[in-house]
Amino acid sequence: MKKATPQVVPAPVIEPAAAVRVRGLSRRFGSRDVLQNLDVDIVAGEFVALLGASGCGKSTLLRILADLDREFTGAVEVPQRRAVAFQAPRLLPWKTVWRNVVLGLPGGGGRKRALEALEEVGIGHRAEQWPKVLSGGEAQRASLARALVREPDLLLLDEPFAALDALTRIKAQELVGELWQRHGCAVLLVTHDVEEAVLLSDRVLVMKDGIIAHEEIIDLPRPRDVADPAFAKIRGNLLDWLGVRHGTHGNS
Ligand SMILES: Nc1ncnc2c1ncn2[C@@H]1O[C@H](COP(=O)(O)OP(=O)(O)OP(=O)(O)O)[C@@H](O)[C@H]1O
Repeated sequence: MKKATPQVVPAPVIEPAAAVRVRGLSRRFGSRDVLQNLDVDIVAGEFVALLGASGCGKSTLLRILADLDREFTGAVEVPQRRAVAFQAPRLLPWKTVWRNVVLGLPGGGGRKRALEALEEVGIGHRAEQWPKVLSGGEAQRASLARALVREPDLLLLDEPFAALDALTRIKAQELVGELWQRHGCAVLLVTHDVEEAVLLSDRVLVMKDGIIAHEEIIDLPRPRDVADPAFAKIRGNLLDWLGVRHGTHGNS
């Protein structure tokens, strides 16, 4: 029998695993449609930033993904393991830092696990202290540690750096970038800061009129350089989408 000629068979196109799949999502408050038939996908391990004018519905979307709001219509698929960190660290003042980190953890979290997470975010030495002695940056790190011990497949961050001073903010941004690379979870970062979005993410979404009006793939090598002309071009484009004219302070 004739021997079959070996053939190179093209591999089927493998769709990357989805971490978030949202279809036709709508949310109304009173007579106002904040989300209007919105679709969004996030791939496993992807870092996505969400920009948009104040009040456009970014936090509303994030809260729905976090299962903190169920008054919506549409289809929302998210991984079981997810964690949220907000602008305010939301630590319970009557529990020590490490107890805050493992609070509500399914299966009862241990001190060792909390310590590891606190070490990872650089505040292991604060484990036994009360939240009130932490600086703003430290409290935010504790909040990140609390999210990380949950080993999330999806990390939802709602303006986690907004209340920090400029230097602390840069360090916290670097930390989030490192944690993301180490843990490999998908991240959705709600932010007002276009530069932060371009520095950290694989893709930036711009929300407008209740939908994702624009998406920008950030195909720049990491670590990113704000002085890179390609960075500046993407930043300018996003500012245009946000209605902030390039090089001016006026609104278009
Ligand atoms: N629980 C609620 N009850 C009534 N209205 C709400 C509620 N939550 C949000 N809204 C309204 O929905 C709209 C979107 O709010 P949301 O907080 O999602 O916006 P945002 O884009 O995150 O804003 P910001 O950037 O200022 O944080 C706003 O007009 C807000 O007033």
